[in-house]
Amino acid sequence: MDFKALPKIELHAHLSGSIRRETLHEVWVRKKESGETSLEDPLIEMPVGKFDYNLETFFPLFSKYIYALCNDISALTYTTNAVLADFQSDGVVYLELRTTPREIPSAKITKDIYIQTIISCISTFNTLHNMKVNLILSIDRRNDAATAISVIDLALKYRSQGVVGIDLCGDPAVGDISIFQPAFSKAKSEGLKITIHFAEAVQSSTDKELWRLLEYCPDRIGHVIHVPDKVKEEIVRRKLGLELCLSCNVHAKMITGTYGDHHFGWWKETECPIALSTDDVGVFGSTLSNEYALIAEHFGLGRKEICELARSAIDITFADEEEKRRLREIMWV
Ligand SMILES: CNc1ncnc2c1ncn2[C@@H]1O[C@H](COP(=O)(O)O)[C@@H](O)[C@H]1O
Repeated sequence: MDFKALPKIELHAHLSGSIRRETLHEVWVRKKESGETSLEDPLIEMPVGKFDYNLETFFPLFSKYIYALCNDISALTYTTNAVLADFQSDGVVYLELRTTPREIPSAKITKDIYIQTIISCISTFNTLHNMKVNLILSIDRRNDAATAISVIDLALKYRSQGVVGIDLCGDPAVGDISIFQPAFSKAKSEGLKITIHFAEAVQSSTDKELWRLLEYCPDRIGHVIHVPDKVKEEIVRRKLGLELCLSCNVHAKMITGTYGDHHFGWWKETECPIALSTDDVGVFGSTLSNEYALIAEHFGLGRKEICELARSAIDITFADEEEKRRLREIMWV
């Protein structure tokens, strides 16, 4: 089966984590030539073929390196356009990209300007290409309650320009998610869609945290790894949409074992729709077409089941009905 040609939906992709290291290298070369950076070459910092980032080494990669390189309008625009082009050339037909609003004082970039820059790339892309893109804004677990509310306000401000929902992400080892109740309550009452990183690591999988997150009424949940039985029952009862990321979980050793041991095998027997997703293709190196190939190989899925899996993401997109209709027409049966 040609997994690249298979029309696919990507619902869990972090913008900064989706930038290929070759793209980062191109940004670095330009900055190096103009004396704007003293950072190490991305191809040395993140050697080609190195994907074994774990949760301890993964998060600092952003705060200490990628953000320091993607720190002006030109780098943001260049890398965002490259990420969009990469997903399109992999056969993605609908993408929900997510990003954490970030201010960059050294370049006089406010969170507003950051979002406007990304939205401008997306809207130009949407007019020119078949792949349609919407944006999700992320709250980072390290944020305080006021920052979380400001993410909701930004999402509302830019809703008419393609912001469709809110995400909760960031290092699962840090933060107290109970402080985000007012933010999620506001998002919900304003009709924004909600997706949440859920039971991603043992530390973030206490009963207390998971039941609290379910109280925020997410429309989808991501990763869904260390889930106690009672919580699983509730997820299945709600038929929540699941964003499952195979290679990321294997490379980062977030699961025990390897591809065939992934919890995809358990969830696929439930009525929860699944959106197979890449998470951070720039870091973990596995494109969405490769994720489908891995699933087919390790779970013995044939063409019909793979097409059904790809289509099962349609109903859990945060897209409008017109876009869902388009997807039902173009996605393989
Ligand atoms: C293991 N998977 C993951 N779990 C939790 N959070 C993740 C993540 N992968 C990425 N991020 C979150 O996304 C940010 C980078 O993209 P943006 O700057 O927002 O575009 C990271 O800093 C982290 O907070």
